[in-house]
Amino acid sequence: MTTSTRGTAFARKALPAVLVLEDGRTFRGRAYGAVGETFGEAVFSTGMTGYQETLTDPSYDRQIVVATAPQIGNTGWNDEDDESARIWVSGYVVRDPARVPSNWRAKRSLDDELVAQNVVGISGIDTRALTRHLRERGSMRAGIFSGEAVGSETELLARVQAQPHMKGASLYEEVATKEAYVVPAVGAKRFTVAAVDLGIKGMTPHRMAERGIEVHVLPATATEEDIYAVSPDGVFFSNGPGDPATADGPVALMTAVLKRKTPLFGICFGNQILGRALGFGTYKLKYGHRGINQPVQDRTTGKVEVTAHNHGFAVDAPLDQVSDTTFGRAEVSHVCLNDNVVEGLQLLDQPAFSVQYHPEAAAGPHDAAYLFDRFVSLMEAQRA
Ligand SMILES: NC(=O)CC[C@H](N)C(=O)O
Repeated sequence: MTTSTRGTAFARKALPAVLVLEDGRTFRGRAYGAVGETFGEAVFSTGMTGYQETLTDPSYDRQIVVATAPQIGNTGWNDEDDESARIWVSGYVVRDPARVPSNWRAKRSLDDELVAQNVVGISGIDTRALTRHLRERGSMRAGIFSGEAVGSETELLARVQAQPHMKGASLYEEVATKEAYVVPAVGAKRFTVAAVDLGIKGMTPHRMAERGIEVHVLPATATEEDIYAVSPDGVFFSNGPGDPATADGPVALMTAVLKRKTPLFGICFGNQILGRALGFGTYKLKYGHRGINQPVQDRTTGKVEVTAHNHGFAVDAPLDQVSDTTFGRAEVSHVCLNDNVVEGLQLLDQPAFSVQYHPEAAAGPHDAAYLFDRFVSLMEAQRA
C-alpha cells in the first residue's frame, strides 16, 4: 500500500512551527501545509465554511489568514470551488486541522493541497487568543516559520519587522489576468459587460453569465479604448488586493467610464475605486471585515442581509447626507451593522453603484444576489 494522506499529515505535524507577530507576540504550534517560512499581514476570517474559496481569493494576496473556525479541512479540497487558478494567501493559521477529509467532492486533503502549492501554515495554536489580539491591536505584519531549525525569536521578529506594510501596497496588477478572456452568457445573450480584472473572483463573471451577460474580462492595464472596443452595455470593476489609495490607474479608467455614463457596477476594490473617483478618501480599518456572516443594511429598502466580506480598507463617505460630486449626487447605499462602515455607494443622477462586500458570495449566503439584478436593470433602462 502507498503512504496514506493521513500518514504524511501526521509526519509533518510533528515538526514545530512558530507564528511571530510584528509587535513581538509569538504563538507556538505545529507545521501545517508546506514546511518553511512565509510573511504577510495577519488577518482573521470568521467564515465557518468556505476555506477553499477564501484561500483562492486573489484579494488575500500577501495576507496570512487566521481561521476563527476551530476545525478546518473537514471537507478536503475539490476540483470545483477554486475562485482563481491558485491559492493566494501567503500563509494559513488553523487550530485543529482535519486528519481525514470527508466529502463526496473531495479529491485530496487541504493539507496536501497546501503542500502541493507550497503554502506554509501553522496549526495547533490558540486561534481565539490570536483573534482577540488582532482585534485589540489591529491587523499586523507576521511571519510563520516551521521546521527543525527556525532561528531565534529576536532574529525572526527583526525579519517580520522588515516586511512591507499593507498600507501603501499596490498588488492588483500582480494578481490580475495578463490576457483578456470571455465568459459566455448562459442561454441567450442579452448584454455585454467589460469587467476590469483587479483580482476578480471566478464566481463573479459566472453570476453575470447566468443572467444572460457575456463578460469580457480585461487586464488591470486595460484602457478606455479596450473597454469600448467590446461595445459594452455595462462596465464592471472587480475586487482586488492591496491599498486602494495606490490604484490611480483604475480610478482614472473608471472616471472615463463615468464621463460616458455607461452603467457601472463595482465590487469591493471596485467600490473603493468608485469612492475615489467621486472624490472620497479611503482608509485602513483596524482589523477589517472577513467572513461570510456580516450583517449589512441596504438603505434603499431597509432590508438587512447576511453577507460575505473580505476587506481591510473602506471608503470615507458621509453616512447621512447626499454628497455632490463631479458625477452628480451620490449616497451611501449600504452600511455594515457591526460598525457603521460604508458598504455601498450609488449615484442618483446616472447609472453607477458599488458594494464593499461580495454579492457573488463564494462561499457565502446568497442574500445579496439581487445586486446583479440591479446591474441588469440599469443596463435595461439605459437600452430603453
Ligand atoms: N476584496 C477586496 O476587493 C479587498 C479590497 C482591498 N484590498 C481591501 O482590503 O479593502
